[in-house]
Amino acid sequence: ATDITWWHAMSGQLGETVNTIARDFNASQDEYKITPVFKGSYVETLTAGIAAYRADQAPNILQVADVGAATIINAPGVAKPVQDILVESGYAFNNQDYIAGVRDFYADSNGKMIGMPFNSSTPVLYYNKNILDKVGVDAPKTYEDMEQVAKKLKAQGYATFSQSLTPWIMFENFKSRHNLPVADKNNGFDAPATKIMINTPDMKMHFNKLKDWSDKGYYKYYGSDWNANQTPFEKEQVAMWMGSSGSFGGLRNRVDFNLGTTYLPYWKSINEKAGRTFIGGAALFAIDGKPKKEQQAVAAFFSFLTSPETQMFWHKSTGYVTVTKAAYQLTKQSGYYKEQPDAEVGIKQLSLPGGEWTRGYRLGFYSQIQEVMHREFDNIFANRTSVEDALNNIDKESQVILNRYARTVR
Ligand SMILES: O=P(O)(O)OC[C@H](O)CO
Repeated sequence: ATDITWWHAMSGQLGETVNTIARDFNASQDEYKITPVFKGSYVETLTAGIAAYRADQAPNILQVADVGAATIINAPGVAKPVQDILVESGYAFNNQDYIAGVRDFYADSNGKMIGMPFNSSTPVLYYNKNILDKVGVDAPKTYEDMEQVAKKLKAQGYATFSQSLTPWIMFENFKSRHNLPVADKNNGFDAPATKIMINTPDMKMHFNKLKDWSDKGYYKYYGSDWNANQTPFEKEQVAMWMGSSGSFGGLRNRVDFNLGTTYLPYWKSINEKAGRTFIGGAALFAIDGKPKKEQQAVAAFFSFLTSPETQMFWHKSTGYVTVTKAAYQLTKQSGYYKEQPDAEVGIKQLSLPGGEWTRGYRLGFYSQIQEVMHREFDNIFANRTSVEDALNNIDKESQVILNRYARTVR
């Protein structure tokens, strides 16, 4: 058999599901064998992939998150476009088979799909039905509702909500939900962006509200670590948590309370017709320059991975959305959403009406910008910086980072 390797960042229950998919692929035929290798966080996996590429030891398939999409898509010759690898190996490919939000994010500026969307997620609002029922409130649809719900929860001694990955939820997807731009140059799709839209009236209002809610004990900011924000929800220390739809499978198995899931809140005062969020999670990139037989193995695996059956298995096990329309239909027909309507929330949110600014973003060195955001958000909630100064600092530092990136792609 021809051996290929797949470097990924899926830990815990997600990693186990990845291993099952690889085992099923290997058992389904005897020409190719794939070996998945866990390489750490998304950033660690990308860093390892870049180092290995430079040393001519790259894996055949590298998982790269939304944050790193610009880095790999704009690096000439590194990734072989997924649609080329499939077609050259004799598989049919039609990007219209993929759901819209998924199709756009990992495509080049002409719409050609470069990465194979794999674990596609979107941020949603999880809530503790027991606590909300006890207090007699519904899960909030808007941040205006959230403020009212927070008062009632606080009166009964409950903190309202926390969220993981603040830049993802409170900046990138906040912008998409309200159909506002993330960056200039058409969110970075037309040319390297020079400015992100962080120092704007909507961000100032939102972060001032979050700070006010934090001071009142409604909102809990637990820093930049993902789990530090998710765990208090699991331990019923906060009533709600904003996190990834891809966390649904794990959460459902772990919590002792009735778990509810609904759309990410929005400000009615900013956009009454809030729409779809961005696709998050990651895509799989086929590293170019490998022997033809290995490229064929990658194509065979991608074909297996995107089959409706494999997609449905991945979706039901994890909460990451199905990336193709056929897989979504198959899942509906299976009756899964009748049993578990909460499992459909992510894909339904991604299918809400879109607008000019809901296609995604393409920002180079964006993980460095997220680090600046984390530092400044920490400063806001630790009373070290005002919201205005923090957003101003992010604005200035991100411009330096974006300009440095622009020089690398000229
Ligand atoms: O936790 P995930 O895999 O849904 O990813 C969340 C973000 O998109 C990562 O950048």
